[in-house]
Amino acid sequence: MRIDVVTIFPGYLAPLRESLLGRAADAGLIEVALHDLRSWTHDVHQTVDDAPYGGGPGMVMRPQVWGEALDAVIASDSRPPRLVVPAPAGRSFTQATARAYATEQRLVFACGRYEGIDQRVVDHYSRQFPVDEVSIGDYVLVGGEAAVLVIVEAVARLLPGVLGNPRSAAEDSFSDGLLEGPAYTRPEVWRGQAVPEVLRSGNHGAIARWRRDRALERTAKRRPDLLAALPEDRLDAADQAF
Ligand SMILES: NC(=S)c1ccno1
Repeated sequence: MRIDVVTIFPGYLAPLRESLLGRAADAGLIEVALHDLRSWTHDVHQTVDDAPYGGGPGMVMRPQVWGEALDAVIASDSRPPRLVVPAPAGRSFTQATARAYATEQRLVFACGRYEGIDQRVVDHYSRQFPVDEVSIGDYVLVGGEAAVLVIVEAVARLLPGVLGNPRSAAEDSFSDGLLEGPAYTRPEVWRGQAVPEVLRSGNHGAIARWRRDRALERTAKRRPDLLAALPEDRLDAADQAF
């Protein structure tokens, strides 16, 4: 997968070259290219924003600069892109979105700042490629860069070969529509708290049932919306207690 990020703060995306993502890049599983939006300005001040039509606080990012930048970046690789624009007004980015993005050949991220990017940029490219305005949560950040770090990590970890144990991605929270239950490791007793006996029993059927019950219990308490959204056929008879 090829990932392009257009931003006025390329340094903010440096963590993409660290740790798991760095190793994935070194292994050729992902290819990350960062692009400084200001490279496509033509004035001495490298202006990327202007006052909003209709008045109001803040500034809006100029369509001319974004158009030149995205034209150049998209043309720099032959793989068809999905353009992703992180924004508070976007559709929710979920594990399902991450799974869908993990099937893409190329993601191009446009990091807005200030009050966002002139809407005509999204409208223009939507006529050529899939364009998603996505939000990682119901809060406002200073720009899209932090959201790109979150989205790229959630997507890249799903790519074959990126995680050491592929079962991790298959069994973590949201993979089956539920939150993950509690996890334990040695020692058996820590500060007077013992690991649940069933986990030390070696009875794999009982362990699976216990884990399922704890996941259902946690989901019912913390995210009843997820439980309500589960298709009927995803809950078996033993699950009906939740
Ligand atoms: N909630 C998101 S993705 C965002 C982007 C910029 N500000 O908030």
